[in-house]
Amino acid sequence: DTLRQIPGPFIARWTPLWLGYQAWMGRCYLAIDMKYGPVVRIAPTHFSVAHPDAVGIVYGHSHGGELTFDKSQFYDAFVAGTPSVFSTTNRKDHAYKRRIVSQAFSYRALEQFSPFIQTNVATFVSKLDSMCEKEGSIDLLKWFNYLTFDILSDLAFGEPLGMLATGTSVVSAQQTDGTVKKEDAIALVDKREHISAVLGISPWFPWLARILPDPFYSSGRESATGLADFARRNVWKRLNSGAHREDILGKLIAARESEVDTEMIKELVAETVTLLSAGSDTTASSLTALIYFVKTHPQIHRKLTAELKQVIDQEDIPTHTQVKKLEYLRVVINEGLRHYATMATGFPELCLRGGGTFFGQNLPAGTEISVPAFTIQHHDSIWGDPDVFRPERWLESPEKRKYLSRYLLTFGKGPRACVSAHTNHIMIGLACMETQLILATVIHRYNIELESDHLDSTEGFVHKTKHLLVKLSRKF
Ligand code: HEM
Repeated sequence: DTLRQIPGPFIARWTPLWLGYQAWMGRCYLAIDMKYGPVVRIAPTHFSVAHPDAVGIVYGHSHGGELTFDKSQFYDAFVAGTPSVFSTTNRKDHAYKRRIVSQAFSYRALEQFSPFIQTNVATFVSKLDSMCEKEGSIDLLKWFNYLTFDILSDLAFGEPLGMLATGTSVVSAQQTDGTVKKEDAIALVDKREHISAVLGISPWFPWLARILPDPFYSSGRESATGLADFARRNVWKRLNSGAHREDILGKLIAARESEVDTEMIKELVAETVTLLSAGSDTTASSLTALIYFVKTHPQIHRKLTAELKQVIDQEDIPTHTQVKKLEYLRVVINEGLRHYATMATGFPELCLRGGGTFFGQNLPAGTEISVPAFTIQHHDSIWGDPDVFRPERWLESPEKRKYLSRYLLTFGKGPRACVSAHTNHIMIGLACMETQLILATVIHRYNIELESDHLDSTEGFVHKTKHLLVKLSRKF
């Protein structure tokens, strides 16, 4: 074993169970820290490399160097029927799917989505307005989730799931036999993501899961099926209506240039499940963390409020055009995403071809490598004062900002980076658009009183906040 000298938890050398247990407990990113040094063996053939230089090598665009990486079989656990742009591990298949999905995320497409987003934000605001000054606290995470799920379903299925309107994540869906089934859509996404993040760790975990009586596994499997069924029903409903709408689903259908057949339905279901899970709780958790950071730093809060006041009239809900160029808002978001790390864990990549030398180690082909995002985003040598929430670090100079952006892994890097955010200048894309608009709206409109002095979070695949209890009142 040429890799024997690499440090790490003793048991992880022999079995993937150590890593599986950490994932199950929702704390992978905390367990894979710098305790053992930058290169850690976290499973028999999986290494975590917390070194700034590893980012470009593992997630870069280079396909011709000595070492080539591609997404590992970890992502098979995220496949819903057929692989999506996110879960496919085949490079050619990814290029095809990415070309199609990218058409739904072009700059022009985003402008067309803007009215849908704005309408959902208006519903969100009217709900929060009605809760202001009332007894009891409001869980902002819950309402951010309702909003981001409604936006995503509006864009991916043709209509919002109606969580904002009903004030619940339990949605009704018509079955093929005409009966109506009630499902908690947020819980489905949550469970599916968590179980996938555990099962993906080893090819034999799914087999083990089938024989284990633990309800975590069985309910996780049910969630995966439930979510795919849910997406299928919505895609069918949309196709049967024959309506054309300038939304994500409309663009995915148009980009295929073929007749509707079973293969196409399967692909549409896979993509819409991906988009619903990739785009909703990620954005909601990021927003929750951002509100928390801004509110716990009064000076930053004041500065941001002053910037927003310059472009938004007192009672108004801002438009994205008004807020998209606000410099301080941008760097507050950059810094919040860095500090919180919505994707905190490392995305596993597989070392392809004949392997090669990597950080002094001879890696055989088939070795999995990941670069832990949270650790990189808190690496002393890059950030200097990583534990301080300091948006100003992004304003020191354009060169510094470019340098820091290289190590902001919140949206991934390279060919598999998020479709909804430009990675070097992160304020372009659907996720950025939503985050800018919603953060600006809430900070501008409400007095927010935090009910807790800390932010609870856990990790599925995404690093999620658990809740954010606040008291709200209108400023104007
Ligand atoms: C703040 C919100 C978001 C964060 C932090 C985030 C983060 C990420 C990250 C880190 C990846 C790479 C994951 C990996 O390599 O395993 C990714 C991929 C992806 N994200 Fe996002 N995302 C966000 C919002 C969205 C939204 C709004 C959408 C679309 C509706 C979206 C769609 C996707 C897709 C389709 C991929 C797969 C891309 C590919 O493999 O080519 N994400 N996202």
